[in-house]
Amino acid sequence: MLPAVVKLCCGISYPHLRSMAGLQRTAVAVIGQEITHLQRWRQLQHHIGTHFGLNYKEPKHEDVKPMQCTEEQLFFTEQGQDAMRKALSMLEEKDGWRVEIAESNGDVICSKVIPGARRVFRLEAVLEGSVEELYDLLFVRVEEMHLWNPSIQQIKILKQVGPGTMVTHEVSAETAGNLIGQRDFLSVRHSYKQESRAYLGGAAIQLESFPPQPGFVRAEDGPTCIVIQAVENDRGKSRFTWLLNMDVKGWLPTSIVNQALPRAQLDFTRHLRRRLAGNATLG
Ligand SMILES: CC(C)CCC[C@@H](C)[C@H]1CC[C@H]2[C@@H]3CC=C4C[C@@H](O)CC[C@]4(C)[C@H]3CC[C@]12C
Repeated sequence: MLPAVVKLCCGISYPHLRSMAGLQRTAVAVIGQEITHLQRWRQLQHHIGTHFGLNYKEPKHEDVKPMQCTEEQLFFTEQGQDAMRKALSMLEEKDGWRVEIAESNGDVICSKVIPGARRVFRLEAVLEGSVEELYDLLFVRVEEMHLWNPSIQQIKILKQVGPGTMVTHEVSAETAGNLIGQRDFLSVRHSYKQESRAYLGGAAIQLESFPPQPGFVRAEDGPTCIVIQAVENDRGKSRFTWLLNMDVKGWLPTSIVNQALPRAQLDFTRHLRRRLAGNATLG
């Protein structure tokens, strides 16, 4: 219905648009982008709904991007959404996963080679935390992650692009067990939260204003995503699914990288569990 109305309006206004100039023209272009954007949102929501068996509810108005958007905001939001869409479709692929690690506590990591790309890792775990709590720890308070996760040296939000999207710079820690060494990442992170689930997507981006730092190897994370779903009869617990898709860069044998990545996922989950239990400082 909406597209039909828009087309009709475009038809009626075409002669006027042709005679427009300057700011008026820019305004019309922005409205056009906004409409395309709304359509993308719908597609993404449909996608999430179909493939994760969601009872998808129309987002509240503030969940949809506000009308006054700069081109930069649109750019980052679209990159974030795109990453999330790509990562979700990787997670959906049913075939070709091989079990890498199955822990006695039920955590499982599977991996799969994405045609024409690298091996990606999918961790599945049940955590003792609500969707809200996990969203808060992993997205809202992402800058505090180094306080409970020794694999991370620092995370900085460089740009907050609306409530659900941000540009971040991450530096991994130089820890003894880390065969890969320290890396830094520049990413766009995008989230979408409903009452009983949350999606955190992300991908590496390049910004002239933030080139790789001397002395650091810049790795590329993503398209990646984390899906957090409330456990049916126990809202205090969540199903945690994390697709790790990382190009660590540098000169390293693939076999070393493919051992280190699932290990990094297990470490991350261990620290997250400890944080949820409230004793992050006990070492
Ligand atoms: C093996 C070496 C190279 C890297 C080890 C550290 C890895 C596991 C760290 C470094 C940066 C980290 C990411 C930094 C930021 C976020 C955004 C947040 O919303 C979800 C977690 C997520 C996605 C982290 C996942 C773990 C991560 C990828």
